[in-house]
Amino acid sequence: MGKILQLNNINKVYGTKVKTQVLHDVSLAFEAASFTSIIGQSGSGKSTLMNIIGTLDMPTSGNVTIAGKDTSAMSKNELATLRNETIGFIFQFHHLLPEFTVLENVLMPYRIKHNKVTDEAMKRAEYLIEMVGLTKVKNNRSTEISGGQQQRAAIARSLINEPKIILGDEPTGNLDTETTQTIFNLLKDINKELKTTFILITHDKKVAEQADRIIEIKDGHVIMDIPNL
Ligand SMILES: Nc1ncnc2c1ncn2[C@@H]1O[C@H](COP(=O)(O)OP(=O)(O)OP(=O)(O)O)[C@@H](O)[C@H]1O
Repeated sequence: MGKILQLNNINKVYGTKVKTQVLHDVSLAFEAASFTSIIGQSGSGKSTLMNIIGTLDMPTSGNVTIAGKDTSAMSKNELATLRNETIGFIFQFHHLLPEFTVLENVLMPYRIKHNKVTDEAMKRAEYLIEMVGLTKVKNNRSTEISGGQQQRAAIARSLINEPKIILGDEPTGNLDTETTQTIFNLLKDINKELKTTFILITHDKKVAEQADRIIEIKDGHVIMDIPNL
């Protein structure tokens, strides 16, 4: 399989008067269908790196190539299109819409992208909901299910537009150990079944060790990058 994502000599500096360099010459390549964890202490630069990988933030220098396309010269609109078509995001806080049901929430990115919901999209939503084990509560409002179920709904939602890459910033951060494990197993199943590339930030070493590759960031430097055999 080829490289789905490449970071070349990424530097990130925040501030104009007082400058803080948060990332130092980070170069990383990710194979399609790989499963990677990124670990590091609070403030080490993980979220900054993830935002740059996801094109939500721009590096100060260096470039990001996604699915063979160099993103550095793209306009905001081009970036938004590439992002919508290629990347799914899972955050610690799921941002589900409270007035809508699980099914409606899962379908929302599709509806936004296509302005309609086809029978095929509906079938895919039902399939993803089944995959994350929420069929019984698919017509419940998102406020009427547990925290773990909400996070699973957010995972199904992140997959509705068939992204090649899923980026997770502490996707299990506010869940108990057992629910964390269930969700992690689910992500691994999705990785195997749908060949989705996963890059997950986690502060939990036990969780990180289940990935196929572990990258550690310290003070904005990659200090460890090992295959987890
Ligand atoms: N918008 C910003 N402006 C200035 N400094 C920032 C900004 N965002 C982050 N930083 C600084 O960059 C450094 C890295 O932050 P980042 O959020 O990437 O770390 P992190 O490893 O994700 O931390 P955590 O695990 O606590 O979320 C920190 O020192 C932070 O204060």
